Amino acid sequence: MRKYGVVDTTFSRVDMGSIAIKVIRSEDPDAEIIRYTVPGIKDMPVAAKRLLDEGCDGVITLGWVGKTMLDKYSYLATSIGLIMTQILTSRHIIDVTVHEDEVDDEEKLKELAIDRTTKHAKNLVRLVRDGKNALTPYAGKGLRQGYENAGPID
Ligand SMILES: Cc1nc2c(=O)[nH]c(=O)nc-2n(C[C@H](O)[C@H](O)[C@H](O)CO)c1C
Repeated sequence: MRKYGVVDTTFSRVDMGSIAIKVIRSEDPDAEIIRYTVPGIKDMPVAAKRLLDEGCDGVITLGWVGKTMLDKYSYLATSIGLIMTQILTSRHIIDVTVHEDEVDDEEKLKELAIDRTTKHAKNLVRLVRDGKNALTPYAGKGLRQGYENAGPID
């Protein structure tokens, strides 16, 4: 049976973990989902690794990056950790990140977080359940997560 990992943080200002679980459950109803909540983004690589070690086929991480330079450096470190974990485990970790300064308006930030989480949770299911060509029909289509799609250049 397929197993998905969901890693989220208490730092985040939107409960993206619950959204991701709802989407994965509706896309792949028979799958098992394991949630692991950590304090902040720098704690996510080891959480993702532990879920993969426990048998998850893929993981989605849901990070929230604050507005300061220190927050941004923390994300850079996190991103490197997540990429290293993917290479070491040969498993996908879909790194969903909301940067608090992407938009000024809090309602819009929440909408962005929901949209990005939803679209990437679907991407994770496609990659894990359907394999490496599942996204090929969408290649070059200028898809965006958190925003309107940019669309292809004809
Ligand atoms: C500076 C900083 N910024 C963020 C952030 O923008 N987002 C986030 O989720 N967590 C941040 N943290 C906390 C660290 O990721 C981590 O939780 C602590 O250093 C404890 O290991 C820190 C320390």
